This record gives sequence, structure tokens and C-alpha cells, in this order.
Amino acid sequence: MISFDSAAVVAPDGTEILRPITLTLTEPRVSIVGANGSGKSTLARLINGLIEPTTGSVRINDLYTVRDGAEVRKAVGFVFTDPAAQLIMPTVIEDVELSLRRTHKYPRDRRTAAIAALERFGLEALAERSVHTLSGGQKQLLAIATVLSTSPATLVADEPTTLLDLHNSMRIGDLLMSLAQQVIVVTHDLELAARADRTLVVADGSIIFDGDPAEAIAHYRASVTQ
Ligand SMILES: Nc1ncnc2c1ncn2[C@@H]1O[C@H](COP(=O)(O)OP(=O)(O)OP(=O)(O)O)[C@@H](O)[C@H]1O
Repeated sequence: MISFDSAAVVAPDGTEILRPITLTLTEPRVSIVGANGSGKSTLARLINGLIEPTTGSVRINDLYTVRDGAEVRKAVGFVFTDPAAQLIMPTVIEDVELSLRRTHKYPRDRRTAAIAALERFGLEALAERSVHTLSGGQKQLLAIATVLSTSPATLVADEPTTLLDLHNSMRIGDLLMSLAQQVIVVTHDLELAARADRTLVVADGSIIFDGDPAEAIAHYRASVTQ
């Protein structure tokens, strides 16, 4: 369960990036939509402590993102729009192994777990490839496989399909919707957003609609055409 209690983010220059938000997210799939610069990424980053609230608090069950940062980051995996931001090792398998270094102490166990993570997403044939040679879709799948290899309870994905073609965005969308984890997805892909259980519409640092995805998207469309 993710809880925001009057959580607000103010930039160092005093700009209000996110106005105080109080809500609880228990649904398996939550989508977040809204215009560029409305505050979606800031909201998503609050969930795993990448951004700390200036006032108020954010909790994952009993863990506070500020007080319990390390535990929160174990519980909440984060997938970035551009997988290059999180794929840093020379080869595919080394990248997965890097994320397993805390949970698997011995190199042999790490290798076994990394191979299993790649197999789960049909990436095992790419294990020894340089991450730079992968296609955009393969990179995004690998980024998700890497994050999920540590078994976080919650996955936050910030525009995970933005750089992908139709086939790959459908593939990533299907994957996100089929995971056992709670998934919070920030997206401009309204078809993907519509597949959630609950949708938040963000505008100018506030949540202007919170509820049924179809109604939320209609509200978002109406707010754009006004
Ligand atoms: N450190 C900062 N100082 C000042 N303004 C900031 C800072 N960080 C973010 N902002 C501003 O806060 C607003 C919200 O940014 P955020 O990245 O959350 O938007 P977003 O809805 O995810 O946008 P997009 O869809 O374009 O990714 C933007 O106007 C951004 O420029």
C-alpha cells in the first residue's frame, strides 16, 4: 500500500512542483496521466524516495521514504523512460548481476539468478551482448527484467513505452499488466493508461481527477480541448 500524507514538493527557488497530496494506492494497477511538466514524474519519484517531499510524507506500508530510504528502494523498483539511464554494465548479464549483488552474495548464485531473470523475459540469447547493441525494445525489457530480478513488491514505471514502436510498446504494456507486483505507470499512452484499475490525472502540480480510467481519460481529454 502506498500512502501520501499531505506530500508536497517545492523547488529550491520556491516553485510549487507538487501541491499537497493525500491519497492511498492499493489497486494492483494505477496509471498516471497529464500534460508535460504537470508533475507526474515528481509524483512517481516520491514513491521510491528518488525525490523527498518538502512537506508531508510518503509511505510504502510502514516504511517512510525519507526515514527508511534503503528499505523503500528494495521494496519499490523504478523503471526510467530511457533504459540507458539504468543499464550501465558492458554486457546484458553483467547488468542483471549488478542489481543482484545485494541479494546474492556469491558470484555463482548471482549468475544463476541472472540467467533465470533473463529467461523469464526471453532475453537469455542476449546474455553476452553489449547493452549498446540492443534495440530500444530489448533495452526496455532488460531494464524491467533487471529491476524485477530483485523481486520488489511494487514497480514504478515512468513512461516506459515512450521510446518504443507499436509492437514493443504493446509487449511492454502486456508485461506491466501481467506482473504479480503492484504497478504504478506514468504514461502518455492513453490505451495503456486505460488498462489500469485506477487513473490519476495530474495538472499544474495537482491531481485533478482520481478514479475510473475511462472517466479519467475523458476528463483529461476534456481539459486539453477546453
Ligand atoms: N529542481 C527543480 N527546480 C525547478 N523546477 C523543477 C525542478 N524539478 C522539476 N521542476 C519542474 O516541475 C514541473 C514538473 O516536472 P515533472 O518532471 O514532474 O513533470 P512531468 O509531468 O513528468 O512532465 P513530462 O510529461 O514532460 O515528463 C516541471 O515544470 C519541471 O520543470
